[in-house]
Amino acid sequence: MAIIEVDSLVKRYGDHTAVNGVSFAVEQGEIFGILGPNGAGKTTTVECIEGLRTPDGGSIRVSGLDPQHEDGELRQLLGAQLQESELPDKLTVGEAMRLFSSFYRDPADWRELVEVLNLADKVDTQFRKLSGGQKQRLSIALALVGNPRVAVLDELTTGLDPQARRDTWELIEGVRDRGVTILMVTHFMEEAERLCDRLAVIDAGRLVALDTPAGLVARVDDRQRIRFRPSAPLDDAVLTALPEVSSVARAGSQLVVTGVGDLLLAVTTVLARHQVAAADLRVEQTSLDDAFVALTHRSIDD
Ligand SMILES: Nc1ncnc2c1ncn2[C@@H]1O[C@H](COP(=O)(O)OP(=O)(O)OP(=O)(O)O)[C@@H](O)[C@H]1O
Repeated sequence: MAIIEVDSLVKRYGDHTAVNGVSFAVEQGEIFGILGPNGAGKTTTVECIEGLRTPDGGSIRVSGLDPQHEDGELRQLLGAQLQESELPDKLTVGEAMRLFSSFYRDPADWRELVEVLNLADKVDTQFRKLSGGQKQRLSIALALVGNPRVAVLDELTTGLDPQARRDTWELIEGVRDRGVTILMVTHFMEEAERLCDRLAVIDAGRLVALDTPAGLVARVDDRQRIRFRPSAPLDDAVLTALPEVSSVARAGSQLVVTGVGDLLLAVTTVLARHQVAAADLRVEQTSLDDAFVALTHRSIDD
């Protein structure tokens, strides 16, 4: 059953259309990711869902509620992660948790939450004295303190080191296991691949794909990449002449050949014919990164 339904959402800032007819439905209990390059309209989309922005077109329902007109009810079932700047420096972890619990009819036990989020020994610590990872965990705890049915997490692990990022992923899986539906915005392919049941890829305000991470990869699955160092100079044309090869690029002393079909056999056969050996040869699988580039025609970092 869908808990969030977004239908033909449009949002403009002046004459710039930031979200241009986006539709998707988030099923209850899933981790749903919104992935896209900078400025794609991800944050605008989730802010419309949270009732923080007024759409210019389309409709949104969260558990049947219209975020524009039923904001009070929506607050009770939707937990949103705060931006770091939104908490006063001198507020302690315990004070923040108590304050936020008081906003809800049926709050979670905040002491249990700080325990789960590994912040129990920081209850009396001021916000400004927390590390980046601790601040992030506090913002997740605050998003969950109202016992929400849906948690919206925007750029969950930006700025965290790899270990803290992995710990946060585990935590989010634990939250999902407690029955909370999670809508998250992310820039990180690894995060999207590891955490999300399904992904909406948004580019320039439009939905370009909606699938499981594996489903997205499968769309471009016929592309393969081979890397090697040729033992002797080799004219690219020898490789690009092969019907299996779609492109040849150079990365330092390496050749990177992308193509389809029986690419490895075709390339090694032509190398042998030219008496060129291929050192350090690697065949690379299509990744979510490749799928993203194929779908949006650009890299996530552009
Ligand atoms: N308050 C605003 N006023 C005017 N333009 C805005 C405003 N907020 C966002 N935009 C513009 O709308 C577009 C979409 O922005 P949005 O923040 O939704 O993208 P995003 O995909 O979340 O990007 P990022 O990954 O960089 O956060 C961008 O071109 C942005 O510059």
